[in-house]
Amino acid sequence: MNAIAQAEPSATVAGSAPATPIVRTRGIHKVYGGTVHALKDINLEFKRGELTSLLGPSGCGKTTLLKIIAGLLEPTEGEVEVNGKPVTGPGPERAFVFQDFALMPWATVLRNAAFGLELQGVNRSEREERARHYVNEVGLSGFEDKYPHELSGGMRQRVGLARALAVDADVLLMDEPFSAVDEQTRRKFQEDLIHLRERENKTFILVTHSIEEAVYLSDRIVLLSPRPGRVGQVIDPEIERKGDPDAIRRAPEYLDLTDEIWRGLREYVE
Ligand SMILES: Nc1ncnc2c1ncn2[C@@H]1O[C@H](COP(=O)(O)OP(=O)(O)OP(=O)(O)O)[C@@H](O)[C@H]1O
Repeated sequence: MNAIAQAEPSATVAGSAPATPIVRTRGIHKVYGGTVHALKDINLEFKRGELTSLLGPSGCGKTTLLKIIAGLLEPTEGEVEVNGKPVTGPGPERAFVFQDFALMPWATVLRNAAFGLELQGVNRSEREERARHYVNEVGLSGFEDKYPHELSGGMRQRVGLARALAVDADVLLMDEPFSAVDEQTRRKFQEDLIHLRERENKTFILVTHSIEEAVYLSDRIVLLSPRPGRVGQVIDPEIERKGDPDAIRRAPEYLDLTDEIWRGLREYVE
């Protein structure tokens, strides 16, 4: 059974494992330019070590919420706390993986992966060692000296992820991390992300348009309503992910939940 909680977002969802919240949003509102009310009263808790997807119709404020959590954007009202401290801007405990990967075209994979550490002033040998470890971790071993133009979209995306992992942030914020790659790459990367998350014990918050992806990957799905984005539902998919990835996609609980979410979202697009 999947636990679906109706719009009591700060409440702990029934059936979820007890874990400490690492990120909290309290009463977040965002109004752009005094007129566009993008987010309304977002109260959420993100537990340490969990992967949460932000899902909802186009324009409901998913990216806005992610950027507010990242400290890249200020809320109009409300606040974000990370490890109990209010967020006033970007911080080392959060790493943002950009949709367009934000790689430097003139730098090698290794240097791109080490870039966050370079910004932090970590010395060259240490940052290269750490970057090498994460380039390997994301499956790019042997590509350290290549340049972004020599890589496929999926590989570039992995470099972006290696960069975020290398700074050893507690929270990885990913804006549609799989949107720019083909279906096969997307599936493979989703599988790899599940394994990576198990190994690294990081907290992932990702924005997605894909119901299937959210159900496949997430410990928790936050469904946002159309603008102004509010928390419509918090869903806790209880999917056993240890087995064959293709079997998971055929499992009745996976199919039932994707269908249930679609039925909920469908009214927004009709
Ligand atoms: N800088 C901005 N100035 C004015 N309005 C903005 C700005 N950024 C976003 N918006 C508006 O705020 C709303 C939420 O945008 P946001 O990009 O957060 O939504 P989203 O759910 O991520 O959308 P999508 O799924 O299409 O990527 C949209 O209506 C968008 O047009």
